Amino acid sequence: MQSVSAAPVASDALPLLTQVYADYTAADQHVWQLLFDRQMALLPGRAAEAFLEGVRRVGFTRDAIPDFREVNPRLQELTGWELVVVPGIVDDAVFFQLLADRKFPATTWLRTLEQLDYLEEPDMFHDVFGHVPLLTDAGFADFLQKLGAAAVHHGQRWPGTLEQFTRLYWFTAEFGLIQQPDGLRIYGAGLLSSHGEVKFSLSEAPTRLPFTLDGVLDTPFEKDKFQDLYFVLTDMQQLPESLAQLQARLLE
Ligand SMILES: C[C@H](O)[C@H](O)[C@H]1CNc2nc(N)[nH]c(=O)c2N1
Ligand SMILES: N[C@@H](Cc1ccccc1)C(=O)O
Ligand SMILES: [Fe+2]
Repeated sequence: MQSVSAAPVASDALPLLTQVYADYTAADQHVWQLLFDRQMALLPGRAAEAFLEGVRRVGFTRDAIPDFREVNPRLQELTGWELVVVPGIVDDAVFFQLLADRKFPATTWLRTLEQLDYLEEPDMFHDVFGHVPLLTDAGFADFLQKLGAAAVHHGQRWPGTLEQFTRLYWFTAEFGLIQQPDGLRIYGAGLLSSHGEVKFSLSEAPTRLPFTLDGVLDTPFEKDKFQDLYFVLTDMQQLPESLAQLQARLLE
């Protein structure tokens, strides 16, 4: 089992870590297999086509926890992105700087059998299974890089603006839904890695609103429970458009 650290890591203290693949136990591999099987049985018809296509493109299987030494060359070739290992949540400024550099922070520890349905903080299943497939999509990968660069640019000058980028990230990359021609689908990684919240987000229980930049910027969020509100895109193009709109406003 790999180690866990709960406190946020600051920019000058980002440790150089690697995924020590040999440290994964048979129990870890079993948890991956269970998680992978459960999600892949649930997600067709519920996840966005771009995500399902990404799972195929990156080559994740039930057979083994992804080895970052294999994932990274593949991602690099497809969209220029790579995973970098972090111990846990990194602070927002560091997080956005990594995105700006086309580096996605990933933990290497895995949830236990008792936490299969939902976890309050990201683990490797979330970071890797949830995020990497869409990072193989050129349009989405580009959006995240630009979001990171814009957050760094504005956040350095006006730290108060960082929260706006955090909300845009949260309600899209983490908890976004999209109305495809054939139905309501999930593209947010925080949903895709959670069996419980996949079902909840598409059920009658939560509020779903059409995605607008103003709606997102006006909505605070909580990190450690199911969201009570989700924003629904009609087209992935709304992502770069909303980012451009936010940047234009901040320059006014
Ligand atoms: C930007 C936003 O606050 C978001 O929750 C960030 C914060 N720090 C993180 N740190 C890690 N390791 N992984 C993440 O997904 C995030 N998300
Ligand atoms: N709830 C997610 C993990 C997560 C927590 C907080 C933010 C984003 C993701 C899961 O179970 O996979
Ligand atoms: Fe995430």
